[in-house]
Amino acid sequence: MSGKPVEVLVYGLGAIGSFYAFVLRRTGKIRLTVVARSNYDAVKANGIKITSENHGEHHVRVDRVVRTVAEAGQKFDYIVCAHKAIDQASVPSQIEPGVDEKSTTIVIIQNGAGNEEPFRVTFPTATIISCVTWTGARQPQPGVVMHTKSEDMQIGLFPNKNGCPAQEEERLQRFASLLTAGQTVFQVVPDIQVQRWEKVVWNAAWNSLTTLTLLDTHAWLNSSDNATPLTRKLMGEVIAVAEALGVALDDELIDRLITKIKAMPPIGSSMRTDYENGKPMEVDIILGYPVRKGRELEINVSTIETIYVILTAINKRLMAAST
Ligand SMILES: NC(=O)C1=CN([C@@H]2O[C@H](COP(=O)(O)OP(=O)(O)OC[C@H]3O[C@@H](n4cnc5c(N)ncnc54)[C@H](OP(=O)(O)O)[C@@H]3O)[C@@H](O)[C@H]2O)C=CC1
Ligand SMILES: CC(C)(CO)C(=O)C(=O)O
Repeated sequence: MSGKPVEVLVYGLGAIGSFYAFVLRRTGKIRLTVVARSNYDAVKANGIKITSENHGEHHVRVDRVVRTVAEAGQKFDYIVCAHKAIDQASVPSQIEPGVDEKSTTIVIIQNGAGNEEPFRVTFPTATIISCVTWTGARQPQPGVVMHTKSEDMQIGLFPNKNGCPAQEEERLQRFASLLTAGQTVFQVVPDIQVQRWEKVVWNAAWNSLTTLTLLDTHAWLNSSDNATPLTRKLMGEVIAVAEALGVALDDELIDRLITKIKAMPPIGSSMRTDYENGKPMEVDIILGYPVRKGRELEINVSTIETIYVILTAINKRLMAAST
């Protein structure tokens, strides 16, 4: 390693956190600390094993495995948050011991909308990079990650109105240079909210419908003549909310996403997998945020509201059973 290593903390070391830990680690330019929970023992003993259809088999050496950010006892250049967005408001205080607002960049790699807001409230002046990933990965055993061929990510700033744009851009480009050196597929985009909301339209439809029906996407679409119109209506409501918030989406996205899913092999979704594993699902960040914004803006969100309320009840049952 030449020069001072970039200090990187990965918070939320599941499938996606481990995949991007692998990407960043293989640059040879970082010192990697991870906060692990259920996979702490496995990762502490063996690091991370990753089998990727694109990158082959790798053993990722982790410099430090900790249970909490406070235990690390240091500040970081980048804190990559790839935890499930279940209780997003509780996380900024968890990472706070590792944040120096003048120098730490917070990187969020999650599905959902509004993910950045709790971080901005706690860290009004920190640089925040928001990422939308289409990478497909799972962690079948603690510390063992399987990555499919799906690999793509869009990254961009969640701008700090009071910050220095040149400094924020420099931090974004520095992170991008690590992703390039780590040989992953990604693009830097000018307004990440467009990609974030496009993905929310996708997730609000496929994650909800595959979870509620326990069908895959194609079986759902073929289930009756009403399935495609309902899917389109649901997507249309999320798009209307995004448009009212000033995010540049339009209804042609519906055709694009329907065409995209039909060209893919049938899939379930991370929400359905969480449901099947009895784990809390990302209902609020994927559906609750658009529903709340829709109500505030007096937009008809009756379809997503119905689905949101039902999934919230199912989530409550899962959470009660898992505590
Ligand atoms: N997997 C995929 O293919 C894709 C996932 N995504 C998104 O990426 C994000 C991460 O998903 P994924 O990696 O699949 O999820 P996983 O369930 O594989 O991993 C989540 C990890 O975060 C940890 N975690 C959860 N909540 C907290 C918390 N509050 N504090 C600290 N750690 C926490 C979990 O620990 P523990 O095990 O102890 O619960 C687990 O290690 C999600 O937003 C998801 O929607 C997006 C595209 C594809
Ligand atoms: C992996 C992918 C892209 C599939 O829709 C996803 O985002 C999810 O399941 O949550």
